[in-house]
Amino acid sequence: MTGTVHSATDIALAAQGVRVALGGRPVLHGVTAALPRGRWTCLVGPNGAGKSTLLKALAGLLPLQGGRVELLGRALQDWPRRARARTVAWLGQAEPGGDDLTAWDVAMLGRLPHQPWLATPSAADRAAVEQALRQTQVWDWRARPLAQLSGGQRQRVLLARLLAVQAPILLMDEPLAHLDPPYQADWLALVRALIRQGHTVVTVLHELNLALHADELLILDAGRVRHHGPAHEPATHRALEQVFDQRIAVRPLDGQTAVAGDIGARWVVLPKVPVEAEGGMAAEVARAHPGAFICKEVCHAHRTGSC
Ligand SMILES: Nc1ncnc2c1ncn2[C@@H]1O[C@H](COP(=O)(O)OP(=O)(O)OP(=O)(O)O)[C@@H](O)[C@H]1O
Repeated sequence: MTGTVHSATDIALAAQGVRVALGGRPVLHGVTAALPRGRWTCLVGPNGAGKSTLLKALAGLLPLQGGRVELLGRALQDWPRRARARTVAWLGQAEPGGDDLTAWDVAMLGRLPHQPWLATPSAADRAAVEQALRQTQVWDWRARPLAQLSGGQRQRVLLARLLAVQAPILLMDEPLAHLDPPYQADWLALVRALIRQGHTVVTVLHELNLALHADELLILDAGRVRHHGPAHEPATHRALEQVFDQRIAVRPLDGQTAVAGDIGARWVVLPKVPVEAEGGMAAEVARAHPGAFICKEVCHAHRTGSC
């Protein structure tokens, strides 16, 4: 594993030898990682690598079998619950429930850590909720129950709940679920804006072409950290290829970095390179983008040496 050097005060969240078991089976085998403040770190790796489990452990949502998690230099369990809830906002994967609540009410749940017990929402709470619903473009449906929203609309309401917390640290597990490409682009712009404002963002993303927009990648495999480094560094790209058994490739394309492989081609330009696309899309892509590298397994042009 390689690492980026930070001083302790730069660290938003730190895992030190974190071990977690689920259903009696060890899942995280002593994970150590320091996630810097004011940066976007993306957890990536193959299915079952332990990404969601680590994100939950960082959020204090799972009991640890060993090791510890520190939030801003202080052990997680030493934080008063409400102070912690104001500091770290959480968006889980495919969160169930809340179907009868309106979008407004769901977003208002994000304000609970700020509200005295049984208090009615303050003007500041209402302003934070309105801002969050507008940021995620669900303001017009604020009176609609969650059950009457599509998967993508619902996901944007949950994102609004996360933003309404106004926490300095935001953790998101698969935040792009159900979002169509324009809203994925909006989400990316939102994250970059949050980073510019000094927030820390930690995500789990399967879409590697979006993950490459992060500041840092924490690459997991089989419950262990395989690499931690800047998303733009070639060493990080090689580590990424390695954990996916070389079935993907990370290469420059049109002045950006793109992942090609049977997980899908560059998301902005290329929808998907069809298998056995003889004389078809793969070959056209290779001609149009000489810098493009299309996965060996899906690119006929590559196999025939014309890619
Ligand atoms: N409730 C559970 N009981 C037992 N094992 C579990 C449970 N939840 C997850 N696991 C196992 O823990 C491992 C890590 O799961 P986790 O969801 O953290 O992986 P992930 O990297 O997020 O995967 P994915 O990319 O598929 O979402 C997997 O092998 C999974 O089968």
